[in-house]
Amino acid sequence: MATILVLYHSSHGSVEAMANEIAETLNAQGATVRLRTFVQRQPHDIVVTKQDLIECDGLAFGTPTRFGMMAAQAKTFWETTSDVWLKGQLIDKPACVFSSSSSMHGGNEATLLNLSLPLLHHGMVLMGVPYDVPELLSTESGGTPYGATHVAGLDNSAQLTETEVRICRAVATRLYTVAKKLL
Ligand SMILES: Cc1cc2nc3c(=O)[nH]c(=O)nc-3n(C[C@H](O)[C@H](O)[C@H](O)COP(=O)(O)O)c2cc1C
Repeated sequence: MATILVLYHSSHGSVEAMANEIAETLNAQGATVRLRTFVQRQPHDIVVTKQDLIECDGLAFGTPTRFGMMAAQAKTFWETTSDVWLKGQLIDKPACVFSSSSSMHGGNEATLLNLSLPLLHHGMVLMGVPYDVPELLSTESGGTPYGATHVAGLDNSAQLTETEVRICRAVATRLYTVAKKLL
């Protein structure tokens, strides 16, 4: 059994909905899941510690798209992890990234690449979404080869589509499969 850290920030609930889909898929497959946020926004939030990173066997990391980049709350946390980086404690752990944006072409792919950068610096094994996930070709909203995305609309009212949910489930399944192989 592998421990997967699902680590996210969400202000309006879209990234949280994606994190919950990923966590539920992992739970259903028998993973030990740690669902963590960067800051305490809601009573049920559990704020991440560096120990969560060190102890996980795989990471799913998501934030909203903020001007084509990760949310500041996440960047602030990653900037506290240089001791973990110096010790190489995340090297060879598999990881994937996910994001939500207001608009379809508003920079969510750029954000996924931005989310990937600290993970690559830490030596993690970055995983995208392969094209054997058929929804990648049929989606009319979120879903990219760099990771799962959701298009929330200007008022954040759009729920995850069935296609977006399936892509979240596919990345969670792939992450857990690879994490177990790398144990
Ligand atoms: C400061 C700020 C910057 C944003 N930048 C973008 C952007 O570049 N492109 C975009 O499509 N949406 C942008 N948004 C909208 C969020 O990405 C969008 O509302 C997202 O779905 C929120 O996710 P959440 O519900 O998990 O908070 C921005 C929102 C804020 C507050």
